[in-house]
Amino acid sequence: ADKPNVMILATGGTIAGTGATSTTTVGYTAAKVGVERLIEAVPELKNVANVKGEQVFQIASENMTNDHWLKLSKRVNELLAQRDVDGIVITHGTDTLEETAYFLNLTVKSKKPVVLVGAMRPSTAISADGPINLYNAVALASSKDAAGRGVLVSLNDQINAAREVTKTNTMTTDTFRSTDLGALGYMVSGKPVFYRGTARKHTTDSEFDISKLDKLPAVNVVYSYANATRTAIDAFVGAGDEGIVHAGTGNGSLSTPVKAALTEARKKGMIVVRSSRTGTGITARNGEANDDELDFVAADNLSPQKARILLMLGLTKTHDTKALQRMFMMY
Ligand SMILES: NC(=O)C[C@H](N)C(=O)O
Repeated sequence: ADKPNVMILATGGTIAGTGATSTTTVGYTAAKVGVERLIEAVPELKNVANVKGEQVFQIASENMTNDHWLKLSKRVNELLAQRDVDGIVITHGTDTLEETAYFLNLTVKSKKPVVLVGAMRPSTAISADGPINLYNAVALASSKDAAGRGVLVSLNDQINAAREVTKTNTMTTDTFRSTDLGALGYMVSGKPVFYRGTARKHTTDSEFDISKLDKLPAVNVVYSYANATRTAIDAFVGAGDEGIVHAGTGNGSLSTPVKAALTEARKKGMIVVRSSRTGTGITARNGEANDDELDFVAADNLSPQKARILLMLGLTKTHDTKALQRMFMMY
């Protein structure tokens, strides 16, 4: 009775996946097993918390949408406002887990722990990573040490910050890494050990409020490479998108046709964010392009997929590029 109350919100993914045999680790079906079965598979959970499960969605995370995020964030806020909920664990597919984590990092209005967890092997596999990951996530969400640190991601005995973590490997269980800045800490026999915190604003310090929104602004990502044409950019402009994130080469450099297309897009009112496809480092303002002149926004060290989330939330408040740039230096 004196244990913390942790809600497990299940959304699907490989952690809830099943394969044809115990050695099937690719080519399995995601999002098959319900939250009650996930909890039953780890009886040790009751040693650390009073857990309750809720099946919010049952999808593979490549099918996650803005609508799912709005619904999930509202539910998390509703639950964390209750006195009898001390922390939340969200089971999630790994493919877009970092995006959901960052969206929640900016829209959850509570200091109580929120931990996202997934697995790389389906629940039916030999040495499935789901059960130990779920145990660690519940232990982390039960810990007072995890409070006020923003949304956390825990797999493979590590704790990472939502803003900083990314999936780095298509197959292996050590796939989640904060490649630029490193992990926040480790889980050791069910206890978190923290070494640092994220310096950027999140949760209760965030200015974004989605409680009254049922839709987010249309923002897409366009990827650059040698010989890239402007066709995709023009298509997004034609579709009426409010913003675009350019996953640029190097330090967000713009090829001649891409620069021309983005310049025209901006003149038509679209907000342009320059980011990098490299995966680490800062896309510096006024570096590879003159953002002041072009009226573009630089993504700082956010990945293109996370820059998209911040731009969508930013556009719910302003279309002023200076204000948006300030947000990219803050969150
Ligand atoms: N490992 C996984 O969870 C991958 C799966 N495609 C998902 O994201 O739902």
